[in-house]
Amino acid sequence: MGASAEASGAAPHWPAPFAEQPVDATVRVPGSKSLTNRYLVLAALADGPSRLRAPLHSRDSALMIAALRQLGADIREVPGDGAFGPDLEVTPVPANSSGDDVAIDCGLAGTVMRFVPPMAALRRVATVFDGDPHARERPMGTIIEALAGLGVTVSGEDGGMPASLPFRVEGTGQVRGGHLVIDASASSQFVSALLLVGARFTEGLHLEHSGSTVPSLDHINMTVAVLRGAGVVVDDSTPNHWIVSPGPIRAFDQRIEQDLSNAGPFLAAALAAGGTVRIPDWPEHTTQVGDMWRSILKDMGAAVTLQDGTLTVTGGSEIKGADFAETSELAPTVAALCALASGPSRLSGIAHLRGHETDRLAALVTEINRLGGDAEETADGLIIRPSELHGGVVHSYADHRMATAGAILGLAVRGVEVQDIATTSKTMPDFPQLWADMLGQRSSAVTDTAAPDTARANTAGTAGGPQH
Ligand SMILES: O=C(O)C1=C[C@@H](OP(=O)(O)O)[C@@H](O)[C@H](O)C1
Ligand SMILES: C=C(OP(=O)(O)O)C(=O)O
Repeated sequence: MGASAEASGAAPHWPAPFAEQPVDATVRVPGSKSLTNRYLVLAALADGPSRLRAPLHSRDSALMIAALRQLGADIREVPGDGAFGPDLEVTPVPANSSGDDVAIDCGLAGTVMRFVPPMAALRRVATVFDGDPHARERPMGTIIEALAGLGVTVSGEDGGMPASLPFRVEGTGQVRGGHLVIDASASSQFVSALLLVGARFTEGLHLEHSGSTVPSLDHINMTVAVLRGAGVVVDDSTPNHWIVSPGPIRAFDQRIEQDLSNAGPFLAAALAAGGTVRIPDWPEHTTQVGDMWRSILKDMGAAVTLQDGTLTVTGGSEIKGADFAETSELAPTVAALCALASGPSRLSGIAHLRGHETDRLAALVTEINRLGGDAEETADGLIIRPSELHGGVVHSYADHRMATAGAILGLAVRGVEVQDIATTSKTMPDFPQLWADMLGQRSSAVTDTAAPDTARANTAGTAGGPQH
């Protein structure tokens, strides 16, 4: 395994476990990245100390914590009851604060590179932002133009107006706010970033989107919900307009839901390997896009129930192809399942995935086809047709969701290796262990009957289905 990787000094490829038997597991996943980083931002802007219970501890949350500390927030780990690490206590950034110029590393975290620059404008010092090599490719122009529109000077390395990282924000201490028109068609995070800080602008913020569709609307709704939870008045009654009234952001004590998007690969295992996966503590009401798993996996042939707070997914006799619109950050996981399906699938409304951790549409087509699949890019998504898959190396492009997509494929196809599995640490550092634990949990009852093993034989030869 991974001989050439070892020779070059890179970490060896991760041999994706093949499911010799159906899975039968109860899985818990760490806290939501999107909720953790929103609550961290709000806590840093709030009117007193706040506490996050059972937050995510991963690269993206560590980058956010480091960024907020650079802005002057005091963030401490305190013992909590979460299974994945301590709670966090946050003392906010002092209002109108000054100090030395600071540099912030955004890594590859969209939430850090989009949410933190508008906060830096509220300090009376300069803040320089940069990130991983690919972070410089991610769309940032809208945030930079928005800051300029709000009267904040942003300059690139050559002193001119930049279109991407790296750049320098000259904090003005106060931002007047008011009506601001942006084009958020490349990322919902542009809207979320400005809404999160809008209550701290002197006149609040009337944000208007003008352009083609805003993607990932669920994530904007999440932002509006967390703001309202902290006492901020937000009017989102007119499509493409968000009005945030000026006022304090109330300090809070908040438990973070588990990451339902990251629950996806584990739930998908019930289809890829056959068998059953249960996730306890599935929220009854949530703003997380990952709640869509309930309908997505049903459409793909699984039996899905939510009872007494536990989501249970049982794979059917085949994985069905289907059409899915606007799957947002769930798309790589959905695409992996589509590559194992017995019929064709179309994913649409995800053109903006080209600006994610990598160009996800290109990456998914390349990696699925590398294993013998039949995937094709469209203007706004993917078409994936049935095809018999074989083993090979799935490249992860520093993208946690490409790495977990490789793991899903590996359950059903012998000889899959994932290059740079460690990149899952962006949002789920324990992924390899959690995956091994899930596969180690098979009960003898399920192993003995092994029904999906034989049932899947129908699809294996013709459709790239699980090759047991
Ligand atoms: O605000 C957020 O927490 C996120 C918004 C979405 O971004 P895009 O709108 O760029 O897809 C999503 O894909 C990302 O994983 C997290
Ligand atoms: C797009 C994603 O991340 P980011 O927050 O870096 O945009 C993602 O996690 O799928």
